[in-house]
Amino acid sequence: MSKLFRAVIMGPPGSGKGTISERIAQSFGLQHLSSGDFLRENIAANTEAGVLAKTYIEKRLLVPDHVMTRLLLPRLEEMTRHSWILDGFPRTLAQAEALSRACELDVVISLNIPLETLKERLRHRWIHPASGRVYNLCFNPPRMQGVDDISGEPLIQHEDDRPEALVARLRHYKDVAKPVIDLYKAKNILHTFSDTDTDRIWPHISSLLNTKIRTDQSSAQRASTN
Ligand SMILES: Nc1ccn([C@H]2C[C@H](O)[C@@H](COP(=O)(O)OP(=O)(O)OP(=O)(O)O)O2)c(=O)n1
Ligand SMILES: Nc1nc2c(ncn2[C@@H]2O[C@H](COP(=O)(O)OP(=O)(O)O)[C@@H](O)[C@H]2O)c(=O)[nH]1
Repeated sequence: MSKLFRAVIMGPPGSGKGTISERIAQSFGLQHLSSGDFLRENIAANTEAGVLAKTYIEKRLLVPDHVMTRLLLPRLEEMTRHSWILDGFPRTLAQAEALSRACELDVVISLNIPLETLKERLRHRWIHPASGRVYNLCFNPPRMQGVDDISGEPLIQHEDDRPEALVARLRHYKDVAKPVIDLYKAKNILHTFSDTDTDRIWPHISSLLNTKIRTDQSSAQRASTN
């Protein structure tokens, strides 16, 4: 069996983590694990962690590390047969350290997108809250304005996506992410991509993953034939 591949994608709100993770899932067969989706599922199912997480999200606070790790790590431990890309976790150094204890990452992708671009994207971001599906009126519009393509239900915009809220969110992201980025840099697994367009970043990410996944698979094959 080929070696399993573990990747993390990081970046500020609106940097394209969800969009790029979906492309990676489709092109490379990795499972896209979104911490936002896990949270929404747990909130909908009224699990203990979900009920707790909801109290923070409603106040627009980040969910504490122990709640996030309690929620995420068991799910990752179940994924013993799948390669995955994790989006939205870890956000803090404590989460990154907990993840390091649970598994070894192959690649961390960090997206570095100019503030003006983030503002513009989030102004046009519409989501389907039940599924977490994300649209953008310019980049990937829904077939019918204001309506989810699959369920036909209405789309909403996040209060947090207003340009005025973004500057504070971004400052917070930078403070919290810096030690996480430094940790992955020190481990030599960090790959940073800077551009204004997902379509220009994508070929670089695709060729990085092509190299990494192929190299890993051929060394796993060599190991199994030796
Ligand atoms: N490690 C994490 C991941 C998420 N959340 C919270 C922040 C959001 O309020 C909510 C939903 O997460 P999403 O990643 O879906 O949120 P967004 O789509 O808004 O993410 P981003 O801010 O990166 O665009 O969960 C958290 O506290 N800690
Ligand atoms: N205009 C434009 N919008 C993009 C691009 N890439 C992603 N988006 C949109 O920007 C918004 C933020 O992307 P998303 O993947 O949700 O980012 P995340 O918050 O990091 O997960 C969404 O509405 C996307 O559809 C791009 O290259 N150009």
